[in-house]
Amino acid sequence: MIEVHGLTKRYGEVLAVDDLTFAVRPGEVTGFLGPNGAGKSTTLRMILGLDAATSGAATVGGRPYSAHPAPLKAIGALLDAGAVLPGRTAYHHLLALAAGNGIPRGRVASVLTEVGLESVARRRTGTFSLGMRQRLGIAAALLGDPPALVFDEPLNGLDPEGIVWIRGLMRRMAAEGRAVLMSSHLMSEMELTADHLIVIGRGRLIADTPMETFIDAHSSREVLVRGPQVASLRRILSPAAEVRADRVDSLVVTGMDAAAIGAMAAAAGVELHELTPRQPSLEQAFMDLTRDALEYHAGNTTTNAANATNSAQETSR
Ligand SMILES: Nc1ncnc2c1ncn2[C@@H]1O[C@H](COP(=O)(O)OP(=O)(O)OP(=O)(O)O)[C@@H](O)[C@H]1O
Repeated sequence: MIEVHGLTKRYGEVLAVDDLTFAVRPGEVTGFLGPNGAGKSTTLRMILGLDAATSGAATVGGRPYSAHPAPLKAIGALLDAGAVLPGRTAYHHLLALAAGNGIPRGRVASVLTEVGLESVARRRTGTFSLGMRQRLGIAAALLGDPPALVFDEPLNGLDPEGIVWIRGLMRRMAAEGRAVLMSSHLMSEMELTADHLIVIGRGRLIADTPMETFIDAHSSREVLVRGPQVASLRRILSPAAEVRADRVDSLVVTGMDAAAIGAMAAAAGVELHELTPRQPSLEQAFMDLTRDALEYHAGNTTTNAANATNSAQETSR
């Protein structure tokens, strides 16, 4: 179990993480979501002892990360796949990690096979593609066979086959009883992979709920309406529902069900070619919920300027 209590991180003027409390339970994949700059990476870094909290605490299996004698056996993590020595081979990179954590060397070959890198194990990591580095980072996370796993944007650089593979891996890790925490901006993939969601915005907790509950609670029901008389349809439906253009011959209607839309169109003699209730998606629910918390909001020049300054400070550190 990964637990976070009142976790707070301040970088000068920037309150990156603001009094966060949540738990990542074993046996589930927990998705960690939030707009750019919401504080996800900072939170993960504090869980992994890479950044000190300004206040509050994060524990893994009841202890802070630094109190584990062999941390890789307590929690595996993929944060920055680029953080490997380019001159080392994949095999030696993992061997060094294993040695430092009292992990038998036989595990190195097992995890290399698990992530599909066995054929390039003796190549220097500097020659690896982004996807290969991502797989190596995952191999390192699995090395200590830990009961908790943390992945920050694990899908970066992976091809479609790699993305499907990650989904299967996360599901399997959770099914084995591990606590899995994963951040990603790919909502469709998150929807397929995670059981539970933790959503943050501007460093604060916005939601901590099962996936289905989240989607149901935060998305509006939409109906796709298609026909040759779009303008007439819009005129009929607009007073009663929210209507927006979709394709040239279709509209998306919110606030009215398909039966009511069909009845109104029929009463007005307007021909319909399609009337499809849309499944609410995680993407839609996430956008609706976090609209106010978006740090990099298109058109919000004040916020963008403020963040540009923050980013400049970040890079100059
Ligand atoms: N080392 C640092 N120094 C100063 N500010 C920082 C530092 N690291 C993060 N921040 C700021 O803290 C806030 C949270 O950043 P963080 O990287 O945790 O967000 P995130 O949710 O991971 O974003 P993204 O989705 O873009 O990766 C941002 O405003 C960021 O600029």
